Amino acid sequence: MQNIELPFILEQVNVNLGNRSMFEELFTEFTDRDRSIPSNRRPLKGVIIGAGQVGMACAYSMLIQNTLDEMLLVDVNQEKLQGEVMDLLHGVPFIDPTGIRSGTLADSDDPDIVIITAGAKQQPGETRLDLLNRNVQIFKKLIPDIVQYCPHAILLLVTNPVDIMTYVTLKLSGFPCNRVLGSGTVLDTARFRYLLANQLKIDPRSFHAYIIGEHGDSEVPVWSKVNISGMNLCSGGIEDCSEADQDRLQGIFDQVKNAAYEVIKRKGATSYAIGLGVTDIVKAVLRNQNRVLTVSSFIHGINGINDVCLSLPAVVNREGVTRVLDLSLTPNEEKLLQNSATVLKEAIANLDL
Ligand SMILES: NC(=O)c1ccc[n+]([C@@H]2O[C@H](COP(=O)([O-])OP(=O)(O)OC[C@H]3O[C@@H](n4cnc5c(N)ncnc54)[C@H](O)[C@@H]3O)[C@@H](O)[C@H]2O)c1
Ligand SMILES: C[C@H](O)C(=O)O
Repeated sequence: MQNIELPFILEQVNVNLGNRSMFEELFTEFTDRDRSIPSNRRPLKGVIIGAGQVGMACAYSMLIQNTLDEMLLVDVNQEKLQGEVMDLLHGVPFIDPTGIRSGTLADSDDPDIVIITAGAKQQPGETRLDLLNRNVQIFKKLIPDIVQYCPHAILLLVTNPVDIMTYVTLKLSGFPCNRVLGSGTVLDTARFRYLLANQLKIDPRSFHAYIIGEHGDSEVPVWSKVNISGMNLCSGGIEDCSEADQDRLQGIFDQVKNAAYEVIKRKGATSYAIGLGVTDIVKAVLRNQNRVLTVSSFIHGINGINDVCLSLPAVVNREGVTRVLDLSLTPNEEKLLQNSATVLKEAIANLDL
């Protein structure tokens, strides 16, 4: 490991510069030993691009869940980046150690995963799709650098509109489809489970419930597959329920769909929940978990949908996305999913890639 942050630390503990080389040696020995990486495996390395609200929530969540051995943070705003990394480093004594550095992509040293959170975020009232042109311009410069410096990495997109940024990254990088995925509706699925669980007084982890399609206004709740211990909430979709229940369920979905608008109106950004969701995805990849997650990935030939990235339940492991599950949707759910794909494809058609 290169101790890029060592000068900061030396300054802060007021070490006599005359002792620097001895200190450097001890520091390297301490961090390598203390991280206790077994000699038969290489360290798990991740890069987070964008040290804003989302990037830092991802970094913090991954740190406290001991997800990576080495974390590099990259941002165009150098001053903020250094401040954020210093703040994280001061917390290292409280956790299982992770090597934390700030730098550029050129410092990335063949990472396993690159998490992209860089770019514009919604202002109150803006949709995710409104960010598209601003973020595509950023990606046209950023993705070639990622390809150059991180040629073997899995790319995890978080920047919005995440499905289209996943598609844009796939096209600009030329990476195989399995290695480019977006956080997609992982967050919406969590919001859905949380709200259902809250109504029914059951732990959200005991729910099978999915939001699919666009991470955005055209997303689709799969009511026909919501179940607890195999017991369906409504086997034929929401239309199957009594009118009173339909209203209640529609109300829950409206809260899911509008959740980001409500949070952004109050605090300017969403961050903690996506930080936890990204950590779940990173762990699924690096620990080869074969988790089924509603990540966004390239869809071709499922439910009549072709050449677009959107979310369906998919198997996530060390290779990235290895299988997309073909849900048997009700005709209405399939129509809504196809509409979501059309919304995304129309936005893609206007891009000059
Ligand atoms: N997919 C999801 O579920 C989800 C959830 C929340 C937010 N988001 C999205 O994540 C993105 C970031 O949101 P935020 O709240 O962190 O915004 P932010 O403004 O706090 O941070 C963005 C950071 O990106 C940096 N940046 C810009 N261009 C860069 C470049 N070329 N290289 C490196 N860094 C660069 C900026 O300096 C800034 O620090 C937004 O697009 C937002 O909509 C997605
Ligand atoms: C803004 C972001 O996409 C969210 O859903 O929280």
